[in-house]
Amino acid sequence: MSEFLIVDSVVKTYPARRRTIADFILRRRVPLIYAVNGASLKLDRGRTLVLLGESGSGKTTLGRLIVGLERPDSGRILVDGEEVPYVGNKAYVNSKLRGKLQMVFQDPSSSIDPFMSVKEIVSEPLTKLHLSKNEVMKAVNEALELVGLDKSFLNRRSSDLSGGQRQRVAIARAIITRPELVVLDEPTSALDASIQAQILNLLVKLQRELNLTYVFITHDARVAKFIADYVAVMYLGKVVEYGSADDVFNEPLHPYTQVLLSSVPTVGTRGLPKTIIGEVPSAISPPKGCPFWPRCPYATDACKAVYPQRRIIENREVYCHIYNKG
Ligand SMILES: Nc1ncnc2c1ncn2[C@@H]1O[C@H](COP(=O)(O)OP(=O)(O)OP(=O)(O)O)[C@@H](O)[C@H]1O
Repeated sequence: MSEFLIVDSVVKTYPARRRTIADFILRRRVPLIYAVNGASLKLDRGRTLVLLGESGSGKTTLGRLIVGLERPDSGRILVDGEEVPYVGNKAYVNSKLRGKLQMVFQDPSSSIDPFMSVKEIVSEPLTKLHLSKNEVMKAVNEALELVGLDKSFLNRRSSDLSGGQRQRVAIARAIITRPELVVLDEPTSALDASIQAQILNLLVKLQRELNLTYVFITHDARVAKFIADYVAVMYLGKVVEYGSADDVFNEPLHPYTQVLLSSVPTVGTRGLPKTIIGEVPSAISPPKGCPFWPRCPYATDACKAVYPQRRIIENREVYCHIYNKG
């Protein structure tokens, strides 16, 4: 695989709570949430990587790190050979990657001001680029056309649009800078099934026309199956399995992937456990060893003691002691 996107051993923590005066006086450390805990991935240009996992597995945090909306505590993220700058850093302004990385969120109404017109929303990423009015209008019209909205939408307010139209506007805003990589965070999960399919098809069309690379975040294995070239299954901040969508869906190797995908039709379910026992452990003090062991039917003493090393099995990366035997 060539390496347009490289995520290398990335860790991102957040304080689990605000530091109190008592913490300060007692010199007590605030516990940390390990949102992303040592994730590594690679992706070709023009392909779609799905980050798949339950709520709280670190998908959104990893997506935000990839576009520079968050800064990793350690590890590196490279796009096209350049280290992704944090958007709050001065270096961002002069970076080759400025405008080349965009993110689309699940619920456009939370990321879009309902009182702004479509024209204002879509042109927003161009505001600091010193373009003429004509150039901005040309770019807005092109972006709207690409997402299937005509000029009659230009002056409509986002609050007057349907969910599907609002998501098209959010996508137009993301592509107006002609990005190379777009992180799509559950872009269809707030939509009805028929609209969901339209937006997924639109994303596929745009990827082809604009040679976009996608990191697509979802907890929905069916959506993942539709859109993915590659799948990274995340659990408690870690990538537990990573491979081509065909491989991962046809023969999931990690016990967690097996359970996660066992509800999806056509997935091989030979001898697989059908349900996951218990709850996702806390990301504040993740269990020692493999984070999945408290819920894994195959857990052994080794799983409780040490995090499994990466094993490559027929082009697939998997982190599970089952495959470390022998
Ligand atoms: N800004 C933040 N401050 C504190 N904790 C955070 C912050 N952002 C994420 N977290 C925590 O990090 C962990 C991973 O969250 P994240 O949103 O990345 O997971 P996710 O897989 O995208 O889940 P969801 O689908 O629910 O958004 C969770 O425990 C979450 O509570």
